[in-house]
Amino acid sequence: MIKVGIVGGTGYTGVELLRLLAQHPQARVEVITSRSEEGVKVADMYPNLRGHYDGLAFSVPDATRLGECDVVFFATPHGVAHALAGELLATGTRVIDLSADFRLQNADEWAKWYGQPHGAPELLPEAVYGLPEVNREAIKSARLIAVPGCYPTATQLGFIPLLENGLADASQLIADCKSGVSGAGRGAKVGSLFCEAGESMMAYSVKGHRHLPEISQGLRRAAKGDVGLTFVPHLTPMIRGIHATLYARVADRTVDLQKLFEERYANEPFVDVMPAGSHPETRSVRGANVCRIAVHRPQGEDLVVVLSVIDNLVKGASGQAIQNMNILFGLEERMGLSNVALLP
Ligand SMILES: NC(=O)C1=CN([C@@H]2O[C@H](COP(=O)(O)OP(=O)(O)OC[C@H]3O[C@@H](n4cnc5c(N)ncnc54)[C@H](OP(=O)(O)O)[C@@H]3O)[C@@H](O)[C@H]2O)C=CC1
Ligand SMILES: CC(=O)N[C@@H](CCC(=O)OP(=O)(O)O)C(=O)O
Repeated sequence: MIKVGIVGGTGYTGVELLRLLAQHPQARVEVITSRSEEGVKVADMYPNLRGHYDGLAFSVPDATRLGECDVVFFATPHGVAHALAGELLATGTRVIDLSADFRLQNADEWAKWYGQPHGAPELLPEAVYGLPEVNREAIKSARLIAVPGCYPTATQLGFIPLLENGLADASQLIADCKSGVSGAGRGAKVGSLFCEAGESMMAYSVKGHRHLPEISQGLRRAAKGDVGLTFVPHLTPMIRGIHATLYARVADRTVDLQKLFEERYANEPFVDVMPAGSHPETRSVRGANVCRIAVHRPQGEDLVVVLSVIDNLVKGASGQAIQNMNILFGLEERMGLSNVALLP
């Protein structure tokens, strides 16, 4: 049994880790932290978990207790893993960070986008970007894994087959992305109130969102060169889900794009290339650790449109984190994870 610790157990990604790990045959949550709910039993706060975590209560983050775990997930705002990861790694505990703390390889770039100095630049060289579809081998031997963000997961998986094969004009990529409100976390914010976000839709951070450097970093790697990306996120009136509509110029009209995508993801358990002409819906991935993709070429155009959907809390965060844990501990990658969504 893998002994698991979770820092930030009361937030949306923390409770999603608990929900998914409740079904995991090889992992047991031993420590779950919250500064605000110390002493409260998990099942008293989350009745959906009754019968799974009897006796487990929230405790304040404590490096000694966390250091007794085999792996610690950080489901916390940025900056928290910076402060604790080094100490845990020194005790032999592996760290899987759902926040953005170790996603960017350049500490100065991180500081620019996150508005504070990077708290652990000495750990960056060993941090592995936890997108299994591109980094599976490195994940196997990692000590510190940076789980990709939600927009970056949907966007990279959609663009990668075009860029890896040098088919798209990498200087003109557009990612038009929509997110459910749970992407903003559980903390009370006026913009997340039902009266504000419940029946309305808006673009935000058009001038530059902190996921832009993360996505660009991943796409540069796929393209083996510079990329020019326009990324516009939107807040939409749904609870879960990311819908990415991706645009790329592909001059070669002879290439069979459907075949290209199917072959790229043929061995990927959590990427589903849908039949030609499909329009994936966010509800087809709700609660599931899967990215569903469809590729389109509008008639007579150089333009290719890729549609990519995930559940931000599952393939966009906690499910992907568990997928990383499975790879890291040599378990079957699908263990405890499902690609079956909750409909309606
Ligand atoms: N929501 C999403 O769709 C996604 C989120 N992420 C990332 O995952 C991380 C968690 O997101 P989410 O679950 O939405 O966030 P929430 O705001 O819902 O939860 C944050 C959690 O962190 C704890 N926490 C806050 N500050 C500290 C601190 N200084 N030290 C220790 N614990 C702290 C909180 O508990 P308490 O205050 O009780 O200690 C709470 O449990 C973030 O970095 C986010 O960017 C990544 C992908 C998708
Ligand atoms: C709808 C919404 O607000 N989404 C968040 C992104 C989701 C997220 O948590 O991203 P990180 O993991 O990189 O922090 C945002 O735009 O900031």
